[in-house]
Amino acid sequence: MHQLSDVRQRLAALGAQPSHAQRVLRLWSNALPQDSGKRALDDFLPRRLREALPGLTADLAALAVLDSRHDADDGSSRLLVKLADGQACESVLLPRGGLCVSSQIGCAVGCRFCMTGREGLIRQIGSAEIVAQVALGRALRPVRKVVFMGMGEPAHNLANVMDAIELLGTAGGIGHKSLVFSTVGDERVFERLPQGPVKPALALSLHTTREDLRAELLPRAPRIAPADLVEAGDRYARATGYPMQVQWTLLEGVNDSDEELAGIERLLRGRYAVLNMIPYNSVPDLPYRRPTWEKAAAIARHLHRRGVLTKLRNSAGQDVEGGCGQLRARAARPVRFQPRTAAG
Ligand SMILES: C[S@@+](CC[C@H](N)C(=O)[O-])C[C@H]1O[C@@H](n2cnc3c(N)ncnc32)[C@H](O)[C@@H]1O
Ligand code: SF4
Repeated sequence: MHQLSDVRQRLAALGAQPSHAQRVLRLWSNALPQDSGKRALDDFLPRRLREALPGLTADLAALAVLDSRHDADDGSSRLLVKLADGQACESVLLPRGGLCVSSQIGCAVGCRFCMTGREGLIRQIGSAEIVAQVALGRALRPVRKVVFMGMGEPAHNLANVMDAIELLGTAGGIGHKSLVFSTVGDERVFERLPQGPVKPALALSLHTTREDLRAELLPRAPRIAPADLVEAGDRYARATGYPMQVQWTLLEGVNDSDEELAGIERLLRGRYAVLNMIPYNSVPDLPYRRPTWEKAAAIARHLHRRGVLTKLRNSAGQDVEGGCGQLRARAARPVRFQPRTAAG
């Protein structure tokens, strides 16, 4: 039952009308106890469904189970989540009501600096398993924002991710721009995202403005020129009314050169975009280093002065067991630079 379609089929087999099904899905995805909706359930659900509900709820709760939890000083909390077949993925509860979820076990893109990319793709995470990560997070803390920045490339599991996003943006009660689809960029994403009833915000993992370097760092990402990626992201951002987030994992001596800064200015100035600079979090046995905080701050200040709205993510709390520091980076509090001249 790891897809939402399985859950819906089971509800339909129990005689649930679409509105009943939506009600049950709302209780589940909001992690509301069954009795919090008791009156509504009693009033509206057919008896057969009411009787089956405890069993169904138990099955939904078993989709994603908390295996371990590691709290960090910055208020984030990394959750190791066990799925029903024994596979494990990560979710991170972020400060201020955010939750970072995984879309795949492993990832086929193989970015050179990413822990997840090292193991290749193991399996897709089902749409119900994605919503179950949110329900699990909500059982621990309120969640108002969901970012797809955990394990996996959402573009490679597009149907499941969009199914989950559409449920979270409706029954799940999460604002559309608080659902953040993070991707290395893929034509299918730019086609699919504008079509749905729930349009998530877009985070584009760019990392470099140089086509050759991007092919080296993100070996199995689609070969789309950085300028074309930014153009497509900008179009989507203007259509939705919320800015594109451009993700830049800052690697010392790799993508922090003057040439790159000039490239960023050329690509992003005047765009409806925010540049998120995230100093690299170390992964065991990889040769990369993060620049000093002073250097990263100087880069962000420079770009800001040149009209590129830049946020430097403070990556405190990257001391995570298992080397999954990249997830911690999402917990970071953005450091803003003055004057705040928004690009565009
Ligand atoms: C883990 S990916 C998942 C979403 C999607 N696959 C993507 O790349 O956008 C989320 C973000 O984490 C970043 N990231 C991966 N490894 C990192 C590391 N070692 N340090 C800092 N950020 C990292 C990626 O570059 C990406 O922007
Ligand atoms: S950064 Fe994203 S796309 Fe790249 S390997 Fe990691 S999860 Fe996959």
